[in-house]
Amino acid sequence: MTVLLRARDLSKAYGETPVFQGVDLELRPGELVALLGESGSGKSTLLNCLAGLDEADSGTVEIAGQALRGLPEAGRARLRRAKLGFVFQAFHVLPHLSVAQNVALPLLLLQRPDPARVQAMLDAVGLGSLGERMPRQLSGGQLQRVAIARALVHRPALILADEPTGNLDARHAREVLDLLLAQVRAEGTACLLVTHSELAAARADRALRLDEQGLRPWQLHAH
Ligand SMILES: Nc1ncnc2c1ncn2[C@@H]1O[C@H](COP(=O)(O)OP(=O)(O)OP(=O)(O)O)[C@@H](O)[C@H]1O
Repeated sequence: MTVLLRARDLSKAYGETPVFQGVDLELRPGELVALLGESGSGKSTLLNCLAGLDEADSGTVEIAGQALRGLPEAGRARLRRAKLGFVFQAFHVLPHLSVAQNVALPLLLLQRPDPARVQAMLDAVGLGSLGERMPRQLSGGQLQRVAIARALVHRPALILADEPTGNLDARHAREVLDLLLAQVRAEGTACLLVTHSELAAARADRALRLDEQGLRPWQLHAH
């Protein structure tokens, strides 16, 4: 079966201080996996290593079958553009572009403009009539939906989401998670979701916890 993200024995230290070691991970199409861990345990560092934005000290990462190691930066950037979608806590929606232009961006960078796909994504996230608005005219929950539409518009193999509901109230957090999950299922994308919330993690297919020993399956408490 296809593996969209494969990490083997990844280790990373800052100077003498290990952040994580022995991290093994496989994500398959349509799978949402939650990544939990104490603050400072290295979740963001791991995400950056998986995306090839940071370099692990040892181990290997493959995205959709392509190994990152040995790939020059231009090749990594191309791989990220084609295969990855990012969603961050702080949205990173560009303020001087309209909602629709923000969502269209990944397609433009791939030289595959597709206004119908942009509109379909806006519809899918419930912003079908707001494409012409500027980001400052949207709420936090709406901005995060723009970020999700943008992360998915080019049908990436893999989504890396770093606390995408961290800035949202409970209702909007639930809506954003519903949306992410629906899109992951519909498109067969794999998604790694960093979260501090056990409630959010409980929505995932499985949860993993990061500590200095590596990644371990995490048993969620029933709520
Ligand atoms: N550039 C850097 N140089 C040195 N240490 C760093 C650097 N970046 C991160 N660290 C340290 O590495 C550890 C992991 O940081 P990271 O941001 O990955 O944790 P995190 O699990 O994402 O935390 P949080 O949940 O608070 O966002 C922390 O102890 C942090 O201080």
